[in-house]
Amino acid sequence: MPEQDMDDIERTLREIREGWAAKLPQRLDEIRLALEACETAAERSACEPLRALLHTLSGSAGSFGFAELGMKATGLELMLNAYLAGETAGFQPIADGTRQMLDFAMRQLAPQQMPSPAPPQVSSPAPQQAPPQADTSPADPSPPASRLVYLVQDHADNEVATQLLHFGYDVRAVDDLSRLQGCIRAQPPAAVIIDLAFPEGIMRGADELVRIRREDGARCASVFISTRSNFSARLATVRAGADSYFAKPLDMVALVDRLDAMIQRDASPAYRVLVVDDDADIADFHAAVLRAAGMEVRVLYRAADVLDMLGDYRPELILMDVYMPDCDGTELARLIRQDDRHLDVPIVFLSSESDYGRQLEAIESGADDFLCKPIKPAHLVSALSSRARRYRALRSLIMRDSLTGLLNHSALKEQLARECARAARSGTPAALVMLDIDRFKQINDAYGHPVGDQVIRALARLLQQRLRRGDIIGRYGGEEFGVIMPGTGTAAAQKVIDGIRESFGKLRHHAEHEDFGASFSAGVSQTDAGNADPEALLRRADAALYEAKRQGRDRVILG
Ligand SMILES: Nc1nc2c(ncn2[C@@H]2O[C@H](COP(=O)(O)OP(=O)(O)OP(=O)(O)O)[C@@H](O)[C@H]2O)c(=O)[nH]1
Repeated sequence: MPEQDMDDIERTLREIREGWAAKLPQRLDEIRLALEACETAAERSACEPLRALLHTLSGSAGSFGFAELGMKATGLELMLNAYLAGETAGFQPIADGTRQMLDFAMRQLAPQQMPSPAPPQVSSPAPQQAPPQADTSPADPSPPASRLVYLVQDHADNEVATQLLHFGYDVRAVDDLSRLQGCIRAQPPAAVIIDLAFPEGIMRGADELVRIRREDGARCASVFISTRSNFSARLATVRAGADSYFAKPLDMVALVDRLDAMIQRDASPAYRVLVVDDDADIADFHAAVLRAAGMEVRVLYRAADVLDMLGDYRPELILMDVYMPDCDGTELARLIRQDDRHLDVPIVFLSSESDYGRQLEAIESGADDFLCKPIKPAHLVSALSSRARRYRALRSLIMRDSLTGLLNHSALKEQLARECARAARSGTPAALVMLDIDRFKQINDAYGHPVGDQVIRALARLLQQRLRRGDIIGRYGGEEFGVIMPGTGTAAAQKVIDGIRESFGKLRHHAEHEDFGASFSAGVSQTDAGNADPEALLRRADAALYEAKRQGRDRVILG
């Protein structure tokens, strides 16, 4: 996370802390008044406000740096609970001895010195970490360009460069090995793709990278390519700090997969967390801590708003309080689990409840974990990010197609229904594109099924590279793909898909004895003001795709 953002978060945390401390005298006055009401009460229920106030204080004080106050409030709450539990045969006003104990404890609640608001140690969970930076030379510390790749070979290989360009990389050929160091110093790339053998020696590429690293003191993300694949050649590249090794002829899709992974162009988006807590101070505080760790957080102070929020926001974790005035946390967990769509989202309780039996009860209501307040920010972040990470991995297995990593048929249809509903609500259009690789049966028949699979993966990669982050891409079946483009009309969608069609036509695929090209056809439809029915949208895009095939293939037709 950039330093500027971190400063903002720390300022927010400090402000929340100071705001809470400023309200402390008022909270203590409320507790005193509630205690007085308790002392003269004729009904057990008259003690509930005191119990609620003590519970809130015991849950929040520790988080804001008043650990001792929090513990005293907890002690007082337990004392009151024990007193109320003992009064079974009709309520008696608080007896003298108990009152004195409560009075004594109340005096102990006097505000302490405000502790210095040390910023919490917040660690970033893995998916939000900044991509590793490539080298910067001592002479020129300009940052690496995110798509810049140096292709270092002693002979110009336009084919590899062209293929990489189609996959969205900015490729610069370096045909003289002695120029590589200067190029890296002038503009550090995202990665270097380098031949192992040069006229000067069969391991010269590896030797040169070692030399550059020794002189400039930093490592460059690198992929070696070579016609040789023996142990000593590969070992030389490992010693040169290579990230990967590809034997020629190059499998371009695998190379692009590896480049993407190396430079984290598809860095995972932030985990989406929903915080539900009626205590606004503590909810905002936890939200700020999680945001500082790079998570996306929404906060609800009222349990009643949860269902609306779940549909739209689709959190990957819900962090909730157990005791809330309008709805108990355990009730809320049961209510969320009633809906099949939310059966698997992790629910984590965060409460000052110290009774183990009641913690287990809360878990039985459908929650996954129970954390105790106050909790150190770093512990909160680590407990939640590991849960969210596992949830995301499991969801991915359920929703993604194993060959391409794109959404599978049912996940794509689910997204289509969601985007249609959103388009209808917002009045902005959404486009649907159905694409189908042309004469794919012939490709399979001529070159075999595994080569056909490579062609499918190449198109999947190209779509991922060229479409916007907010576009939704799925493998609808076999050699057919679906793309949902929110906020886009048919004309704009056609233009984008037509550009991808042209690039796809220029890709070369490797079979055992020859290279070959392929094409696809596509049909585009769009939601109308009064019609955002997903099935109708699919029918129109399918009809347009059929028309594209009928007109001779390798084209994009509007439905
Ligand atoms: N390699 C591979 N082939 C698949 C996969 N799924 C479906 N296929 C094949 O894709 C071919 C699709 O053929 P058709 O539906 O006849 O269409 P086409 O040959 O692409 O012809 P047009 O769509 O009319 O251009 C069939 O032979 C399927 O067996 C897959 O995952 N991998």
